[in-house]
Amino acid sequence: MSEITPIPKLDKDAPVYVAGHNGLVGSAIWRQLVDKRFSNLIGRSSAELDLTSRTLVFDFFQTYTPQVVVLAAAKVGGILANNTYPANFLSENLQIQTNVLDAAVEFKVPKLLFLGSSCIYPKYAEQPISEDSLMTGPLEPTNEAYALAKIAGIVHVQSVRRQYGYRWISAMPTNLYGPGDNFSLQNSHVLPALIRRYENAKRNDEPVVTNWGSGSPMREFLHVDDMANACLHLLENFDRDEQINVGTGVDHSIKEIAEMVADAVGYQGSTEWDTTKPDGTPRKLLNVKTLHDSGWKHSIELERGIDMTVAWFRENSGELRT
Ligand SMILES: NC(=O)C1=CN([C@@H]2O[C@H](COP(=O)(O)OP(=O)(O)OC[C@H]3O[C@@H](n4cnc5c(N)ncnc54)[C@H](OP(=O)(O)O)[C@@H]3O)[C@@H](O)[C@H]2O)C=CC1
Ligand SMILES: C[C@H]1O[C@H](OP(=O)(O)OP(=O)(O)OC[C@H]2O[C@@H](n3cnc4c(=O)[nH]c(N)nc43)[C@H](O)[C@@H]2O)[C@@H](O)[C@@H](O)C1=O
Repeated sequence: MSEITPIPKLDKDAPVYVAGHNGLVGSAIWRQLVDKRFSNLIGRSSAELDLTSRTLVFDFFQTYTPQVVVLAAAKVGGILANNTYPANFLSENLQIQTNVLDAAVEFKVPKLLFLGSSCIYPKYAEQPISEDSLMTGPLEPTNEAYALAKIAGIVHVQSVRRQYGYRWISAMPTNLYGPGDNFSLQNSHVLPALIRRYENAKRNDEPVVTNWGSGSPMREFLHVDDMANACLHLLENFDRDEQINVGTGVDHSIKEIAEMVADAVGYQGSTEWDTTKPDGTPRKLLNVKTLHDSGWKHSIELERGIDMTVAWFRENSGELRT
């Protein structure tokens, strides 16, 4: 494993392709690149460029020859979506990442960031989970298919580094939330689902809200603006074969999260738990020592991040992704 070494700053006039620039993470990265005055940003919606099409992806890379690629396009969803559509999560993610990484090799992209997820680690990994826990035990069944696609992505990036010497890297975010998230009640992650559910219950004077599972699982949350900031930091400050964890190092039970959201929206009713819905992994707190050692730490604490996201939801609830 190579050491963390200073690496060249990103060229602000070079073509930078953000795959998935309309999504939660991609849009946050795009906003920060615009703020930092990157002048040559390239983004395509899935309708404009379906990344599962190898031919379209190779044509796109040949035409635009990006010098930096951030791969934030993926099939993404919460616990129920992952558990219900595992074949889609495996197949679409393998296709998207294989096409983009292969095209990036073919057209000699020197710098690329691949995004995975904390669910790549074993279900019962020692907590907090360090990077070297990868592939040391069985995965959580509700997201095994998605996790295996992401693990293949990590190994793909490592293989390109070994075979071609490009300074590609992989980052593994914890659970993310923030503006532009998917607030679908069925397919989203827990935080956007809770914001929508408690806000609807408050608006409609409903006396009881019912959430999924037992409420006892522990989860760690990072605001997507912090995530985007970490991605840009890592592109300029991290250059190792091994994937790097991106999180806060702090977690809470889902029950605590539900109380925080209820408080943030001002809901006064009671909460029940539907234990026919899956809990998923009991805990997946990331060890963020490597990240902190690289010189980056989050700045948006969870209570403030939830308040910001509730405000965003209220302003944008007419135009939500579902
Ligand atoms: N959200 C989270 O809590 C976490 C996310 N991650 C990772 O971060 C990355 C980004 O996730 P996030 O932003 O939340 O996901 P989103 O669902 O918000 O965004 C994903 C984006 O991918 C694009 N996309 C999906 N399929 C295709 C396709 N076939 N062709 C082209 N584009 C496609 C979509 O484009 P369009 O909108 O144009 O359809 C969408 O904007 C993923 O790799 C995910 O695994 C990791 C850990 C946690
Ligand atoms: C980012 C991550 O996201 C997924 O894994 P997860 O962490 O289990 O994510 P989740 O946000 O969906 O659930 C967290 C917890 O919250 C509980 N919960 C309560 N009420 C609701 C609810 O209304 N919706 C949801 N989704 N969960 C709820 C739920 O039962 C669970 O105990 C995978 O896609 C995985 O692949 C991945 O990478």
